[in-house]
Amino acid sequence: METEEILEELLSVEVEIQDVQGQIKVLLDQQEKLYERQSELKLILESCQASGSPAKEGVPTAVENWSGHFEWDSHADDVRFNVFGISKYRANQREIINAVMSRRDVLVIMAAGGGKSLCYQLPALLRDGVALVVSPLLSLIQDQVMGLAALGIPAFMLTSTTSKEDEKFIYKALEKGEGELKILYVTPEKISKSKRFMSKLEKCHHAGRLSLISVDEAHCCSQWGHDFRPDYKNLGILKTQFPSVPVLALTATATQKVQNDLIEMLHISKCVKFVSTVNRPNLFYIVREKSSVGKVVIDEIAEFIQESYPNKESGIVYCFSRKECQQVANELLERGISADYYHADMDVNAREKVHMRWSNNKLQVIVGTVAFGMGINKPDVRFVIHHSLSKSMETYYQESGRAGRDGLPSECVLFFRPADVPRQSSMVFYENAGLQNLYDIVRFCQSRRQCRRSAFFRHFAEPFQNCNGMCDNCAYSSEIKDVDVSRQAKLMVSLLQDMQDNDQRLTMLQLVDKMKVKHKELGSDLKKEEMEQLVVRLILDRILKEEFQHTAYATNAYVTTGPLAKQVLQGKKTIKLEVSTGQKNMAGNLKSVKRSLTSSDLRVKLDELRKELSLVHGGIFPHSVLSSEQISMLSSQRPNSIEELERMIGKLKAEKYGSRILEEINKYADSGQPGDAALNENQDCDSRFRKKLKTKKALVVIESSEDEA
Ligand SMILES: Nc1ncnc2c1ncn2[C@@H]1O[C@H](COP(=O)(O)OP(=O)(O)OP(=O)(O)O)[C@@H](O)[C@H]1O
Ligand SMILES: [Mg+2]
Repeated sequence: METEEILEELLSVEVEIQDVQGQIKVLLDQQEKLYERQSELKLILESCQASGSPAKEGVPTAVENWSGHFEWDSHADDVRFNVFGISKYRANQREIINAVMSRRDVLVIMAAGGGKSLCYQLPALLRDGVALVVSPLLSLIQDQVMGLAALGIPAFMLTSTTSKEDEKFIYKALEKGEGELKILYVTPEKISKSKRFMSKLEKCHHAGRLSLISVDEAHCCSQWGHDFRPDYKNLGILKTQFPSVPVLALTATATQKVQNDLIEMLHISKCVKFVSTVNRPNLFYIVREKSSVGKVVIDEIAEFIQESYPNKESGIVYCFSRKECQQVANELLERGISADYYHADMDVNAREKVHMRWSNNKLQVIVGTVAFGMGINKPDVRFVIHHSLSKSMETYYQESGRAGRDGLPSECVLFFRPADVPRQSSMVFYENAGLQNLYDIVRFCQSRRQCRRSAFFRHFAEPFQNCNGMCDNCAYSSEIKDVDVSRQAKLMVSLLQDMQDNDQRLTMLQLVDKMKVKHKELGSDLKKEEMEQLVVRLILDRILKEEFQHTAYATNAYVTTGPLAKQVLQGKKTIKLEVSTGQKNMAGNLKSVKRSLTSSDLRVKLDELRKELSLVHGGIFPHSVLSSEQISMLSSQRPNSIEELERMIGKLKAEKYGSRILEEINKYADSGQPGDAALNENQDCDSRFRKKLKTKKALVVIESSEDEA
């Protein structure tokens, strides 16, 4: 066989392998769906056998109707509103609470900020006895206990930081039922390592006082999950020791594999499963072109924050490296934004301090690496900016998902430039499917037409839902044209081929530099950025591929010819680039949306008031005093009596903070300031935001005419 022939066959085999891999993926997806259906059917069968009725297909709701009426309905409504200050349930909350109250084990998969905590905190108050909550992080536990204390709910934690006095109180409450203890938070280590604790818990159970067990962030059980914690593996003991106590496992993301794992590890094979959508309708997704000049990127980030969030609303900026984190934080600071950094190299105390300042609204922006992850409980994060791209769609979903946990409109902005791809790829190439995952998010970033949301639905294998104009590609009609770059692609491939023939390798940037020289000779008009885009496009299309080499200090990513290179060389493949004609000015467009959303003076006053009250009430979080949603409601409806206030924020908060809130509202009314008219028209901030975006074209016109004026 001639070398040429071998190469020819090798190419077609490689192409065939790619096709087979595609088919395997489809089959795996199909298998996943079948597994899901299998466990559903098993559950239906079990319930039917338990109730003695024949197994009828397609009638699970007849067996378990969790939205019906239950004896605790009115008590639950009373506690929800008057203690938690929550005016209505969000999707699935009521059903989950009903299942727990019916003493069933429950698995809850609900997006970040969906309101999972209420699903165990409310039943904990409705039931007699103590609810045990296992949570993986001290900071998460502290936040929760503090928030509950602010609501007057007797919640405690038993961790390494618990004082001897509190420990004594907790053990007494468990053993003898003395003292007020409704919710007890522990880390998983307590269950697996403290015999003393387990023996007290057993006593509590024997006396019939263990009301429920909740395992928060339950994906930590599974090695397939992203935050595996070895001690979570031992939590199955809870069901074994306390079989009659309902176990509630909660997590924000879990693939079918992780779900199956959790059910097995926690011994909750008969659990009722509630899976909510991954969609976060209040999040607006934007991908922005990232300048190759570092300072320009920071200028743009700073401008975005200052113009869109003049009232110092909280945000996060994610960076690729620790060094970059410090640099970006310092540069934002220089531009007048209160920002600080957070990464794994800092000692625990320093990190905790930054986190606390941010949680208390004393710091506007945290600039973090991925280390700033699980444990962020702040509900009113208005923006998450990615200074560099994440390593996968899953990571991006989680990181961006830290915005808007309170359900109010928030923005997720990702700054993308092709040159960031090799930085990430040289970190992830050795991970299982690392490159594939990275290229998925690169595809997401490169697309200028496809709905950003649809990429999430596809990734999480969920049916498509309407985006409602809540992403840049759906909201802004910018002119995009497909430019045929087959000629340039061919040139690029042959250039690389020549280099390889001479045993030389090029990084992406070197390749682009060399292309620039060639292009000049040919008179091609592709800009440097477009050339970088083309390299990435060709990598995604398998015409080029990345290769990696370790040096003593780093891993270098090189670009070489890929399995389909020949097709380009032979002119059998057309390559097109999506290029915007006429720069679409995102910041400008966003400004016009934001202008209608800027806070009224009363909102600002109430925001200041909640900060003040949070300090007076023992340094609790401002959002524990009043949520952003409650501030919106109060500033639009302006109650003027305690009774009216009670009807809006519940008895507990009205009693605790009512007089000060009314004082502030009256002061404001006396000053003759107008109300928040936009809000009066439509209190649903979220839908207002969407409406504005739907009328984007009109907005853009108004914006430009104002700018001209
Ligand atoms: N029905 C509701 N109406 C309004 N706000 C709610 C409701 N339920 C929960 N919230 C608020 O939403 C925010 C997020 O809730 P929670 O912390 O329970 O989310 P979560 O699902 O546990 O998210 P994560 O996965 O990020 O931990 C909190 O501020 C909470 O008070
Ligand atoms: Mg939670």
